[in-house]
Amino acid sequence: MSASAASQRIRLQQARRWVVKIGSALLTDDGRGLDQQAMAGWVAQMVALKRRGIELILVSSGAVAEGMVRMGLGSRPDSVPALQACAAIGQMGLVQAYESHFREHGVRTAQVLLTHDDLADRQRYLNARSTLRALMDWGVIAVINENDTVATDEIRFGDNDTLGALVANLVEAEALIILTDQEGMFDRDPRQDPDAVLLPEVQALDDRLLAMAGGGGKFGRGGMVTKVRAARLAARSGCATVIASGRGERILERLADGETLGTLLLPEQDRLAARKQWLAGHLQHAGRLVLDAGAVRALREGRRSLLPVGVRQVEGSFRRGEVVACVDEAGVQVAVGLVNYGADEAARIAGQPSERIEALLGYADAPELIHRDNMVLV
Ligand SMILES: Nc1ncnc2c1ncn2[C@@H]1O[C@H](COP(=O)(O)OP(=O)(O)O)[C@@H](O)[C@H]1O
Ligand SMILES: N[C@@H](CCC(=O)OP(=O)(O)O)C(=O)O
Repeated sequence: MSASAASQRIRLQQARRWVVKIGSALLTDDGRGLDQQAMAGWVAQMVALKRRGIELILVSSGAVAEGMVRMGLGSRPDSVPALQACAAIGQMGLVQAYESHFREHGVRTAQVLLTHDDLADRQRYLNARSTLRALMDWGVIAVINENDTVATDEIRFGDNDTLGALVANLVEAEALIILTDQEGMFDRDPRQDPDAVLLPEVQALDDRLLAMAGGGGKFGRGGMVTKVRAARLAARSGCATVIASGRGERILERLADGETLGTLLLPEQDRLAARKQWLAGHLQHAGRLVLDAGAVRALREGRRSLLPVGVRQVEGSFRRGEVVACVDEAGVQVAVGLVNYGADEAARIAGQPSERIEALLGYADAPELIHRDNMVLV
């Protein structure tokens, strides 16, 4: 479906923030219980990538499958409460295993349980984003799963692929790596048809993919359909997705080296263009920053970031990460952007040089109030 399979792999070599998603079938060796040896391998690779300066978040399934093993159940229960109970039981083993494997490398981990609803709610979305950013800043690996105790739709369907994509959108990841039990996406289900052909590179939004993707196996349930949908979702924030075999040797490191492995599902736009398009469509602003003439010029003519020194007034009660409008002193809109400081902090640093941020706030986040990558001129 594309002639330039190798060329786009450079995206992965350049990606600085990855979300890695590991499916149930793979993680539990098709339901035999947590595959500790395989887990140790993925963890070692993630640690190697982290040492190369890549920020990583892990989305891991396997709670239900592991809970089933612990309860001696041969097949996935039909009752939702039984599934939820299995997830609660299995999640203990899951995080315990990740904790100890990462600890061997001196890397800390954190458990984060989320539902799709959490990410649809603006406030909780921002809270989750701040937590994940703080964890990344501290170099701690977040191990994310669905909060199966309170969510029923997700567990019925069994799909962490979507969660992986939502997290990729949330943290603006450049790459979503979905590790599964197949080499990648084929033109039809390879379990059903041995003549199926692996697709090395496709456009995530190509509608033909949905017809080629089938359902999943006994333990993982989403199958290829949810992976394709996840890639489409991730593409919205300009994130590229790779579907690859978690059993492949040093798979993550080889992907980071740009090797042509698995299936690469490309977004139409890069991350910056996608973010700017999203911003441009974001008409509701949580507040306004009134800029002096010098700042207006720096934005309009110099395409620079907005520094606190150029802000005369802060209006509204916004939080870090929200969209605010930048206006000139006559109230004419100049730009919209994602602000790096909440309204109270912005008011305290307004008119001040960036070197003073730490002294004024007791900490310094970014030197700019709005980074130019997060800003669209109006
Ligand atoms: N076109 C396809 N290409 C590859 N795998 C496919 C395709 N269609 C369906 N599948 C199935 O999807 C399964 C992987 O999904 P799933 O069982 O949900 O695993 P996971 O737990 O990793 O999410 C594969 O084992 C395969 O049988
Ligand atoms: N959150 C649940 C279900 C997720 C699930 O099965 O997803 P997947 O294996 O990725 O298709 C679990 O951890 O078992």
